[in-house]
Amino acid sequence: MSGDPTLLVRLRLPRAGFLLDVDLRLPGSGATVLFGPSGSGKTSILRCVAGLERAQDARIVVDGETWQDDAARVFLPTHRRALGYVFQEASLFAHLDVRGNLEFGRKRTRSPEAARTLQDAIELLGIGHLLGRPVGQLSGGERQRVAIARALATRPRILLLDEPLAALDAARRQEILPWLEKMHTELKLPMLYVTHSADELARLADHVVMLEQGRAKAAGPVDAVLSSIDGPAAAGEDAGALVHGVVAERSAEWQLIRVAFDGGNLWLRDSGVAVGSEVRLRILARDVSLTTREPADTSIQNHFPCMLESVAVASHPSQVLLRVRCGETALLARITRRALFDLGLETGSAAWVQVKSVALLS
Ligand SMILES: Nc1ncnc2c1ncn2[C@@H]1O[C@H](COP(=O)(O)OP(=O)(O)OP(=O)(O)O)[C@@H](O)[C@H]1O
Repeated sequence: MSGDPTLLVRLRLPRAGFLLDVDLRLPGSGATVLFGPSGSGKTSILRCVAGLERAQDARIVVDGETWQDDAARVFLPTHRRALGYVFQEASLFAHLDVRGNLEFGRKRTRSPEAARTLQDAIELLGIGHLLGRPVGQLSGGERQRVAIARALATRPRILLLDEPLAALDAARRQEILPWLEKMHTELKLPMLYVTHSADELARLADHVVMLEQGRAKAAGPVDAVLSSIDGPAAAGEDAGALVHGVVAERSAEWQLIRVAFDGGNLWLRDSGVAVGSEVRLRILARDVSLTTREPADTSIQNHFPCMLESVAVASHPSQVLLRVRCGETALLARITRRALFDLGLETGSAAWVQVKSVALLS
């Protein structure tokens, strides 16, 4: 597990159909995504961290401060926990304008830096032009940005976000995601982010906890969890790896950009990202194939050498899921069991991967 282990969440809580039972040591900065199907206990964990629900046998430590420790009979009420909570639907005060809503949040803290913090939050979320607007005249995405700024203005030690994009349509979601990414890049603040969207997971997470029926089925840095072939992320159509790279070159002639990563280069459609930008790419297992020799005369131009690291049976027995290593980067490939047999590949074999499609996430 990476990062400072300054966020501890241990709790047990009986739910309708199961016992929520987790013991998480999470990094003290960056975004930890709680990911899992509906009803797996994600919101319940946030509510316990916030002190809105009282778990048993719990120990919750945030930024070195104990918020709950049942063994020591410590339980801080919600108002004494320095947290920002952002819900699915922004709960703004309808009788106040945007400025009034932001000031309301700020009144909870009397610190001398509070005005600066509020100004920083306004700039970070890009809502300076909305300050005099009645909240009834905001779009869904703008409402959420105001709600997040209001949470940040209280100078929290942790930000809890419960499916903050789920109530928005696809276009609004795409509009607000870059603001969340910016916040994530610029703030040291730890965030617990609940979602069941694979796209939000891939774009925002540093760390991930995969929940199922109240248990953490996998937890760790997002790259490692997504490229594991036997974890819960490997099941299903959208199994795939995350690749971190840098835009190294732009070809005006072909309208392509070259992303260099530790293990090779990928040419992608030019979406206007500046040369030098750090980007995240998502490569689905179903878009990766293998060859034993360097491919030639193929329309799939993204190919590079790799080493076969491990093999698992995929959800259908005709198929296998392979984890291959290209430099420091792990990719997943899903091919038929027969293809694996015909190619004569086994763990440790050198091969070539061909990548048919890549999604640029940021
Ligand atoms: N107060 C409660 N008492 C008992 N069970 C509850 C209570 N609140 C929720 N539950 C149940 O606990 C389970 C977990 O709910 P929770 O809201 O934490 O899941 P979730 O993963 O956040 O789901 P979703 O993605 O749908 O929001 C669900 O089965 C839910 O019906």
